[in-house]
Amino acid sequence: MPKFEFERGKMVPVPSHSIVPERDVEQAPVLEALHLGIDFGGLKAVDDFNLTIGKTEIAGLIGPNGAGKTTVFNLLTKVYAPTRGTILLNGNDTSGKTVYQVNRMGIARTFQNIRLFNTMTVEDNVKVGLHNTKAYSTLSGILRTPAYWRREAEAHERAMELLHIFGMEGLANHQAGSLPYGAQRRLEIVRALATNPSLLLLDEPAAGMNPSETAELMENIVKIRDTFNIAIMLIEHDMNLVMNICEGICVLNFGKVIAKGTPEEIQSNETVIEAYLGKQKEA
Ligand SMILES: Nc1ncnc2c1ncn2[C@@H]1O[C@H](COP(=O)(O)OP(=O)(O)OP(=O)(O)O)[C@@H](O)[C@H]1O
Repeated sequence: MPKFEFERGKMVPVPSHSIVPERDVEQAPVLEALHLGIDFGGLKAVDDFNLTIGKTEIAGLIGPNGAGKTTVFNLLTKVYAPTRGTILLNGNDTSGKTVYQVNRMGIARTFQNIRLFNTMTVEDNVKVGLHNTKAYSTLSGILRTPAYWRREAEAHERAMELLHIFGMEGLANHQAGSLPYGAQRRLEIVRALATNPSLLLLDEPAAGMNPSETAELMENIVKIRDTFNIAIMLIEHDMNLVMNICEGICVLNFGKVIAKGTPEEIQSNETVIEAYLGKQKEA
């Protein structure tokens, strides 16, 4: 039986290069990037980027330094407005949306360089994410009404549940900036999850982690997908992590997709080996 997937809301046969996992193909994808591109002056930093991500897929975006990976994340999250192309999130066009609006539509991210509120507590960092999902009346906050305290109690409970994913609830009152590096990375993921995304983007989540932290992170990424039933797309230079947990991998080089496929397909793809893995072997 031919596989089917959605394109602009219509069922179409899955092209042979599709990497959406079997279990997701009959559900509308979480993300469709269609002919996406951005120019910086004369530089086509990303060009004709097409990608479909399944509802519960763990996808990898890899490529050599400067290939355009973070720029793709910046396009998906509306840090940059695309020069060309369309992004559909859960079938909804995100054209003209702001960073905040697209977050409320279901996309959350972490950054290559950790961006926590260092002087705030761990719990308050998570609450910043939670508050993104709720409309708070400034007046009820100022007047400290019963409704305000009820929402605060709910936020505390939810923050603790989320911190529990990484066993971090005991650190709730610590200052975020005082945490060890690995814990700060984990906290950034928790804060992103607090915004209740359907697609979580992780920009080099294993950067700076030691091998045992990376192994634990790999387990936790899969656990997050399974617990929240969401899609996760990650940029990562740690090939062991990518090849072990990503179901579909997209490879960029000089702003263009040079390959898409399963980890097995990517590892044996000559163009990828030449452009990326080959270079790594030489290094
Ligand atoms: N705001 C910008 N203005 C001008 N050029 C930019 C801007 N952002 C990115 N670029 C350029 O676009 C290209 C892609 O950069 P990007 O950071 O997306 O690559 P990357 O694949 O994430 O690299 P790395 O693995 O090193 O993080 C690079 O040539 C970069 O210099």
